[in-house]
Amino acid sequence: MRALTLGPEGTYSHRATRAVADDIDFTESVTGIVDGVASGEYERGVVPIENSIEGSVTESLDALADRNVAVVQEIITPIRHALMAQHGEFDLVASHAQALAQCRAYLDAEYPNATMEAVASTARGVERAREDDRVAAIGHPDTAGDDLRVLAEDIQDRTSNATRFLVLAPESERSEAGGKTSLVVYPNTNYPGLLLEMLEPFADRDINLSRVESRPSGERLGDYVFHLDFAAGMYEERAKEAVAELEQLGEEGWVRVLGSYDSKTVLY
Ligand SMILES: O=C(O)C(=O)C[C@]1(C(=O)O)C=C[C@@H](O)C=C1
Repeated sequence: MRALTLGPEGTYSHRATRAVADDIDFTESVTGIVDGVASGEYERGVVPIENSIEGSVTESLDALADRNVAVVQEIITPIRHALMAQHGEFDLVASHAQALAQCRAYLDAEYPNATMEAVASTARGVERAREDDRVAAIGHPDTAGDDLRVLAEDIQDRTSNATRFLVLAPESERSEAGGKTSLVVYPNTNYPGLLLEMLEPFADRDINLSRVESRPSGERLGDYVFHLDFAAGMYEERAKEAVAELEQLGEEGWVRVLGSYDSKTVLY
């Protein structure tokens, strides 16, 4: 199975991808991963979607809203960050923006004068630290190798730090099987009670919504695309009915079912 994920080698996305593929290529853009699958070049793509401390990976949500791919699995993995550098004297900390944010309290307390630099991935930050002895990186401790010292481990602001990744496949592999389903909804209208009407089809059928996220549509201010996840598979009659009701609401817009899938927790 040939898969594309966020690189270079050693990212948390890479670790999650190892659970579904052994032939793994890298790109430094999440949108590029979705494109790689939508174009048919890759059989699988793995993108980070949400973190328990810092919330949505908005670039992933936006890329899923306007490209045709299927979600075929969810991977949840604990995230335990280490601070790595050539030595303890550094001026700058380089990492993925999500990782920097997940360690904000630690960095403020321990390194209040250090500059933060957001780079494309945690592994890219590690490469920066390897090249420059004034730079420290935040990432998985295994990426330190022989050149960097692990100065501190478990520096995330909460012990229960976890990230959710989605495994993407070409649209033709969209499945109705699984305990969870993801949808993207663009109502293209706005009136009092619209959000309530969007959620009622699920409440009426006892379907638990596990996530509701709004993202700007980009069309006009105050206009949104909604990402909904619910705990039922599209093979279930109640899920089919709820989605059909939702489709009627948004006659001016659209509803895209990304697929039903199961969840896997990966420890490393
Ligand atoms: O930079 C990486 O290592 C990634 O795989 C990206 C990413 C993210 O986008 O959330 C994945 C997991 C962690 O939450 C930190 C960064």
